[in-house]
Amino acid sequence: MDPILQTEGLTIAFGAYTAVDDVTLAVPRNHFKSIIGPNGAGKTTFFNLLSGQLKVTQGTVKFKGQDVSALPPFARTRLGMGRSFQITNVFPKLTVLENVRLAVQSQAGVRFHMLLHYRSRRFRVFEEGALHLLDMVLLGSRRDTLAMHLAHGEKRKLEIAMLLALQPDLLLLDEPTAGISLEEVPAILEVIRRIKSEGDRTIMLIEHKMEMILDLSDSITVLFNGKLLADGTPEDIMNNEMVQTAYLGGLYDDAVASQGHADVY
Ligand SMILES: Nc1ncnc2c1ncn2[C@@H]1O[C@H](COP(=O)(O)OP(=O)(O)OP(=O)(O)O)[C@@H](O)[C@H]1O
Repeated sequence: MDPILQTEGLTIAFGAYTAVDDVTLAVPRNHFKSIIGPNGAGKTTFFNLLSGQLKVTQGTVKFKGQDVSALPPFARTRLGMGRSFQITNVFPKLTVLENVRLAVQSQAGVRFHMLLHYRSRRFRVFEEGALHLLDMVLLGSRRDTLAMHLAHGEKRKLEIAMLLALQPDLLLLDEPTAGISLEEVPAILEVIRRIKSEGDRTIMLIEHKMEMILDLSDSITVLFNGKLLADGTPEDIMNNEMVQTAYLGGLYDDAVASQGHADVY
């Protein structure tokens, strides 16, 4: 089967600095790929090139066989690419359920009927879809809580539910555990595990938590100084001498320790 995503010589330069440098990669459908690398390796910039937030300097991004390199982010979203921070319309004064229902409605093209009658059949269909998503992200018990009262990790789960409402075939998750408390990390891991176990979408994950990456990934790509240093199964990567020396060894630990990511592996 053709890969869902392919990059060919993907490159972006900011002035004289090349942040992503000639990255060629193919991601199969329904695959789970993690992107790792020290701070500043180019991981988020790579995602920005995939989702269209940044324009490529050179190279191409193909999604479902189509060259999307010149398409704006919304067009890539429409084709089935979902990126977490694209959710800008979390309404703080609406409940968790209302937020997700509106996202489900919006995906169905019912954008301007916020006041659908709650007894109508369409309303119930949207609400059932939203409840399913809330169960999936372990927020069922918080359905009636106002979004503004959620803890940080719960907000992250709400964002993931709203992203899933868009029914993306490719999900780009950029450090979903960043900034949340340690106690909330296992729940986020469980949510991602559940999404993966549905088996019907491709997931790309940027994370610093190695135990999470090893738990979830079918394959791991290592970026270093903007270049693709290695790409393979978790076992390949953990046993790769170049990765050990350049990244999992001293260099990486120093880099992350200075940024406060002490939990690398
Ligand atoms: N818009 C920009 N203009 C100039 N430089 C940029 C821009 N965006 C990113 N960079 C630089 O590109 C490099 C890669 O940054 P990026 O955020 O992609 O790294 P990262 O691997 O995601 O790091 P982290 O793990 O800390 O999130 C950094 O040196 C950053 O300063």
